[in-house]
Amino acid sequence: MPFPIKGPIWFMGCGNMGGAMLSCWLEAGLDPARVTVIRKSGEAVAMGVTVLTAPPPDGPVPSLVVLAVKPQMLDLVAPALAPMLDPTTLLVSILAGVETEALRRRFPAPRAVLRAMPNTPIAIGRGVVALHGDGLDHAGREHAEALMAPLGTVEWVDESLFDVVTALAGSGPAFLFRFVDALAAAGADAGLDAAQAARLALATVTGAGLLAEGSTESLAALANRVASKGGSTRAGLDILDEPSALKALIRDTIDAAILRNREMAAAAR
Ligand SMILES: NC(=O)C1=CN([C@@H]2O[C@H](COP(=O)(O)OP(=O)(O)OC[C@H]3O[C@@H](n4cnc5c(N)ncnc54)[C@H](O)[C@@H]3O)[C@@H](O)[C@H]2O)C=CC1
Ligand SMILES: O=C(O)[C@@H]1CCC=N1
Repeated sequence: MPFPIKGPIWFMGCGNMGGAMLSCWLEAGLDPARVTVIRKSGEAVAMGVTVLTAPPPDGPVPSLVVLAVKPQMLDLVAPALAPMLDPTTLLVSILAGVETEALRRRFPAPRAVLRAMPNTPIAIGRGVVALHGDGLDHAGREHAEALMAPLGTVEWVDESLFDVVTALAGSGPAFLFRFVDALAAAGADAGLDAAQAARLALATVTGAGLLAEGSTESLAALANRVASKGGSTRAGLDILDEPSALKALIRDTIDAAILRNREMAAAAR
């Protein structure tokens, strides 16, 4: 399928997340000659992609701009970038917390603004991308979905819930990596070789995730298939299922991330 947006594409910032989006799109057939990355370091990104340290002073207006700097950098980059855009530019922001209204105030020209919240597994096309569009008609929404499709699962989310989806899916991989580490550490503490415990913990989480993805059964039913009555899994689940245990811990974790997203939103207002 041809890349859904024609014309020049700019990335403002291209670190962990911008870089992952760009490589996904290049793999999906985006011509690198259409891409300009603007990044402070000026470091090369991928063969054929132009890298600059400031927006190009002349030339065609970009059709698509991906804002991929840290939210705290927004006011450093916006003044030089905003005058280069026009109503036809689609502005995509992956900045955690920063709301559409805050973007519109700094970038008045584009008709359409798309907030996107990806997560790091987009690097292998198995990420999650939450979307909220402003100024997009039906065709614009279809274009946005097609643009993000190579990255993984794409879902529209009301902007009022963006901080929540950012905590759940955007930050989620980090929380899961900690869980896998904890599983491995517990195995090592109980006597397994640490490297072996790490391998087995990761393989267990990967396999369980794939099993759940391919199953029509609920997660509770899948857990019950593991836990024989009176067996060892049930003894472990009894610990996790304590009201003050896993659910409370995860709720506190998600709440802390939501709060920080809200603080970043307030700072950008
Ligand atoms: N890392 C993640 O898992 C996710 C990150 N995000 C969002 O993505 C954005 C970027 O995060 P990361 O890629 O993790 O950060 P990063 O630090 O890896 O990348 C930031 C990029 O901004 C560039 N930059 C910094 N100052 C600049 C300036 N003055 N002018 C031009 N470029 C400049 C850096 O050179 C770098 O390429 C953040 O707003 C974050 O909220 C969203 C979802 C997930
Ligand atoms: O930690 C952050 O601020 C961003 C938001 C989601 C993942 N990383």
